[in-house]
Amino acid sequence: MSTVPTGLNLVEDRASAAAERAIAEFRAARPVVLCGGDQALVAVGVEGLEAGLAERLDRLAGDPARLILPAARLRHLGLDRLVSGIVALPTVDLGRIETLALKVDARIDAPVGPTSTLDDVALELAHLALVFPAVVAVQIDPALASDLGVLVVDANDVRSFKRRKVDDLHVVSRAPVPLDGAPETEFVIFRGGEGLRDQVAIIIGKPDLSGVVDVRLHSACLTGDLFGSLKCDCGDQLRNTVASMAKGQGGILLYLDQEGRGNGIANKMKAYRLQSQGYDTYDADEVLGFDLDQRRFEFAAAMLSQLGVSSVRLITNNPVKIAALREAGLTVAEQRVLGRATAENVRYLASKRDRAGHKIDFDALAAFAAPND
Ligand SMILES: Nc1nc2c(ncn2[C@@H]2O[C@H](COP(=O)(O)OP(=O)(O)OP(=O)(O)O)[C@@H](O)[C@H]2O)c(=O)[nH]1
Ligand SMILES: [Zn+2]
Repeated sequence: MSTVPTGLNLVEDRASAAAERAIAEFRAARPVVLCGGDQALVAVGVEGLEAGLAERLDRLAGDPARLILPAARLRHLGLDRLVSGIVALPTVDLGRIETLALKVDARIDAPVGPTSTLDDVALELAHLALVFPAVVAVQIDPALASDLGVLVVDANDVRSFKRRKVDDLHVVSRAPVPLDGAPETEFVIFRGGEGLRDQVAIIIGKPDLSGVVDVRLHSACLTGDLFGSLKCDCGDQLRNTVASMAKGQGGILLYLDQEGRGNGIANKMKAYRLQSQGYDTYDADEVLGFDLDQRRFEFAAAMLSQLGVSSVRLITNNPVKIAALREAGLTVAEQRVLGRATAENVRYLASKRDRAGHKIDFDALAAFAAPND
């Protein structure tokens, strides 16, 4: 039988491994213990909280448990607030938690305190795990952390996770995939970056990578890209971009795992449900506790750099994408993207223009839809 040398650890990047395990636990609705300094916090997403766990957390709580809520949710509850906060939970009362975290017509019912670093890391974990952004937490004696049967993780490993993922980004495979209307296309698959899956660069035609390359950063939209949802313009933008790159000098489309502006498909559907009750796209997200846009694009810039691109003509109406690539050191010229205006998406497009500064030109959209009129 072989023996294990003292100190041998088969996982090289222990910090990333710890964060990825914590993300998996949170997604599976199980609590984790976050440790930092001389503090420890048991944290669980509100979606994962059922009566049995609530009762066990109650038995654990020396200090009162707390509900950690993001700034957007606190604003919806009636506070003028730009940072996250905590509400004390004298008992882990599922009804009250559901009201404060999820109900549309709820109002704040108790004082809101400042979050600790560990509280903010717990919210970051919910964000990374693409679960609902509200967390129930109980402060515990760090000496007890390993006795609870849950994963114990260093909060710093979670906090630095996104940065490390960008540094880790690497190509795992690539192959030609001829597309309808763009027969000379190659898919290049990257692992790392944001999101929970792989990121995809689609190289259309043979762009001159040493010159100015036509590039689109396209955030995943299952409903629009694949099923032609009328609620947004994503599917049309995707296909129009591929077609125009194939007809022109070629280009690169980055298909990014950022469904629902980075909130995940489940939270996007919660937002769509609110939109069907009258909220616009940003207000619906705010009711749920999300700020205007959760996406970051540093890893998209890193993908382009790894492909050898340093100068782009960025096909977008979104000023944040332009700023992010410039910030990352790329030279960026701008090109507007056209989708399709429908009765169902016109409010969505107007909100993007009026509230997030997207450069959407309705006259150009109309002319594009009916070129012969
Ligand atoms: N949260 C939320 N996400 C939405 C909604 N409608 C569409 N999305 C998501 O919004 C994102 C749109 O991404 P992009 O196509 O890259 O577009 P953009 O940021 O609007 O910028 P452009 O480059 O100008 O198209 C996708 O991730 C969609 O899934 C919505 O109502 N709520
Ligand atoms: Zn869409």
